[in-house]
Amino acid sequence: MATVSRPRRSVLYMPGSNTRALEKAQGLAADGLILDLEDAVAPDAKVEARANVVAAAGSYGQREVLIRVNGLNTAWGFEDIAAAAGSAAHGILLPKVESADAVRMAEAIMVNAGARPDMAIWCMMETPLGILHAEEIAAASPRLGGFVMGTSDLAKDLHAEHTPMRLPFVTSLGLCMLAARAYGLAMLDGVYLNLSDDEGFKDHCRQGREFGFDGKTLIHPKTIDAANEAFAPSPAEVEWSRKIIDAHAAATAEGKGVVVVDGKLVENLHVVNAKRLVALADQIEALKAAAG
Ligand SMILES: CC(C)(COP(=O)(O)OP(=O)(O)OC[C@H]1O[C@@H](n2cnc3c(N)ncnc32)[C@H](O)[C@@H]1OP(=O)(O)O)[C@@H](O)C(=O)NCCC(=O)NCCSC(=O)C[C@H](O)C(=O)O
Ligand SMILES: [Mg+2]
Repeated sequence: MATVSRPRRSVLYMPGSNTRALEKAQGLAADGLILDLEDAVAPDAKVEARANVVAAAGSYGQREVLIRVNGLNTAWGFEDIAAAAGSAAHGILLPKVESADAVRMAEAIMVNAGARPDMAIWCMMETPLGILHAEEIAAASPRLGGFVMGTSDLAKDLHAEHTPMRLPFVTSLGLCMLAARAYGLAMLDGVYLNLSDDEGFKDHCRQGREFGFDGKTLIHPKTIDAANEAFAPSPAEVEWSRKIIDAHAAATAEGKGVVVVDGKLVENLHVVNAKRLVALADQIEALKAAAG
């Protein structure tokens, strides 16, 4: 499994053709970056963008770096994958994935181009067929790192509307979430397109966290802090988690399987989740320390 446990609260897209954005991202507090060769790059700029992102991929310190390539049904897909495979990126993000075969084809190109064994494959989940095949895609390769929801393309194909509660997307998000978690993959929510609606963005982040997403994909640096806050365990959650871990350990030492803490029943399953949250909080602190 290529998925490494790490914070992925905020993952910022930037067009590979925008050298100012590629440079600016070196100083941004996003947990991850998607250097885009696909939809954000005009056809005439694709080849230059490919060179830009390969050159830039190793310059982002602790941040996780993915290169989003063009599809294999385009003039650029094959060369994008081969070039990204030789870069310092942590992974390659495939657009509009609809089958396990699509993943395996990309993997064969990566391997042939000399990709490191730990280079991950991530999949954009953004077409009806892709969503229906979420499980076979999740299981397609040990290199699978995670799913990124492409809610803009999905809205187009479903003829759906973006609404505050996102009811038109619940089935698609849920199917992908089930497949991702069943196969131990990371899960990133789609972008919020209205850059002038800060409250709407925060609501989407809150809802994304309730769904179980690890974080949100972003299109502008101004949204990084809100995403980082929304997808991090709050101080109260960390405090509660540490409390029940200690209480359960003490109960276990006395031969008990359950314990009541502040009136709430605590079993091992709660401790497993509490340990995940504490580990995430520790990783976030470590990232902050590394950033200085
Ligand atoms: C949306 C933008 C085009 C706005 O750009 P701009 O007008 O330059 O914004 P600002 O003037 O407010 O920028 C302020 C500074 O921040 C830098 N900046 C802006 N955006 C980024 C970014 N994404 N990454 C890094 N840095 C960024 C500017 O350079 C300014 O810096 P400075 O010079 O120091 O002042 C732009 O934000 C943008 O292009 N965003 C990304 C769009 C994108 O990548 N879209 C594709 C991904 S979304 C998608 O495909 C969805 C999915 O597939 C689906 O189907 O759902
Ligand atoms: Mg898309």
